[in-house]
Amino acid sequence: MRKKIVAGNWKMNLDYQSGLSLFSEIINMAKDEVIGNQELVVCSPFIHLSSLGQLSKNVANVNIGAQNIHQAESGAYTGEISASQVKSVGASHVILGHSERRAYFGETDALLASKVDIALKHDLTPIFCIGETREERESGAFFDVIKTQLTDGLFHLSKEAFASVVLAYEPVWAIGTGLTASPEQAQEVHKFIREVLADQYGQEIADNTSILYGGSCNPGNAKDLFAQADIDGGLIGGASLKSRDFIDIAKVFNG
Ligand SMILES: O=C[C@H](O)COP(=O)(O)O
Repeated sequence: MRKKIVAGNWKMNLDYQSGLSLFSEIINMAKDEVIGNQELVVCSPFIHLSSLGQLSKNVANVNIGAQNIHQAESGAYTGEISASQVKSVGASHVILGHSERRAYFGETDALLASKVDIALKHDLTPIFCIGETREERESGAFFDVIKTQLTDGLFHLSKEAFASVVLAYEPVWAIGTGLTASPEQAQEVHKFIREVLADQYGQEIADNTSILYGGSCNPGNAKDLFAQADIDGGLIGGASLKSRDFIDIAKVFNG
């Protein structure tokens, strides 16, 4: 049975105190209301991570993650943060390959492949994002785009290493736009991703890989999206900034 995961991506939002308040609300609500086996992951800006690590120490179903790491072990990379640094304050996950990193920071599949390697080396679970732009959807090229992102970013990994990766399908045209992929559109791509994984690593790995959906997911549409056979949770942007919404999305998996 693959893991159900609801991950929040706070992006570049919230000052230090607001982040701590939001996270405290999330863990209190999670303790009372999240009663299934689903895992919550909050991916905050770096400034919050250490404190969130302390707050979540004894909370079984809430983990924390970074939104980026550098690909090198350490060294003269002014302004960057390493995998071992985020690991040392309690992060268990890191988002890699988000379309905003690809588009605004020029992150290529080759660079992302090296970030995946350093994350896994330091026992951080990559939440690896893939997804097509509006033009790629409209031209019908999206299956090829997604297959290339998987191949070039991840398929250098051994089967054993790949088993630690979580995927997130995020159609770029649905991110922060209020335009959600329909459950059927999302399911079509998630099923395709699982088929590509089965070809590369075999059916068992394909069946055990959690594939999250991201893109304007909210409490109103999460239920229908997560009811799809190949959708194992969500990577939530805007709605993860409101504790009530984030928890309500997570509660879809309460059963
Ligand atoms: O990482 C999260 C995604 O970019 C989705 O963001 P959104 O829920 O605000 O559309």
